[in-house]
Amino acid sequence: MSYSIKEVFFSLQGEGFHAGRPAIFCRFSNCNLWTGREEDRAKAVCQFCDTDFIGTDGQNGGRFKTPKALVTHLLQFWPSKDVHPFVILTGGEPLLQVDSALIEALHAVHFEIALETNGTKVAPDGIDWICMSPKANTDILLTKGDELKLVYPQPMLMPHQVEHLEFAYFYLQPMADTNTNLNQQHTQMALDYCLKHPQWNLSLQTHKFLGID
Ligand SMILES: C[S@@+](CC[C@H](N)C(=O)[O-])C[C@H]1O[C@@H](n2cnc3c(N)ncnc32)[C@H](O)[C@@H]1O
Ligand SMILES: Nc1nc2[nH]cc(C(=O)O)c2c(=O)[nH]1
Ligand code: SF4
Ligand SMILES: [Mg+2]
Repeated sequence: MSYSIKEVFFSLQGEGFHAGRPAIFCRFSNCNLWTGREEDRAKAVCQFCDTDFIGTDGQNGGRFKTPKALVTHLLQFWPSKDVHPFVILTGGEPLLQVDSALIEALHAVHFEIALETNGTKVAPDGIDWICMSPKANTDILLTKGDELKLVYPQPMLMPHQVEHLEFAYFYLQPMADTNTNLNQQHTQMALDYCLKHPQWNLSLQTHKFLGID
């Protein structure tokens, strides 16, 4: 198995439970819910994606032939010898490529591993933190984990439809749009929902207003 990686960067987790925590981001190429091409967006299952995940041409991206080659590449972005490294596997959809061999190779050099996934694939064992972000009109196969982060509003996937799943924390993340008026409306709607339904917490995409990756 080789791995196609769009980009790798060191930043702060911007969203959800670990917001503010330094992490290496490993963005896998490709997704099963959108081709990533603008001309296909309107017919995609997931139409609101804010991410470029096509190809391997991003910062520090590339093709890695073995788990070890990818792990060695990732490790160079961690700035400390004293604090164990933290990686966020994202994409695109990382579970199209993440396998047990990669999880073992990451753990062998003491990585703590977090995952951002759309929940349409099952995850290999051993991932330390699973954040599942369900999408309307998909079959959710990954029904257990640490954090469920629902982009809101999705009229065809309301919070009550996923709030019974086995996750420790539930977040609503306002849907970001290129239209800033809509952004404000979505944030207000998510905030109102959390105040009425306190199982839900608000997740803001803090990296966007901090102006970091
Ligand atoms: C780009 S996705 C990659 C991981 C995986 N494919 C997924 O959807 O969870 C990373 C996170 O960004 C969220 N996201 C994508 N587009 C968004 C948008 N327009 N507004 C808010 N969150 C968004 C996703 O729901 C997910 O939680
Ligand atoms: N800072 C920062 N935090 C993030 N959390 C999830 C992200 C993602 O695209 O998966 C992301 C991202 O792209 N940047
Ligand atoms: S599932 Fe994730 S990566 Fe795929 S299009 Fe949707 S938000 Fe983007
Ligand atoms: Mg992002």
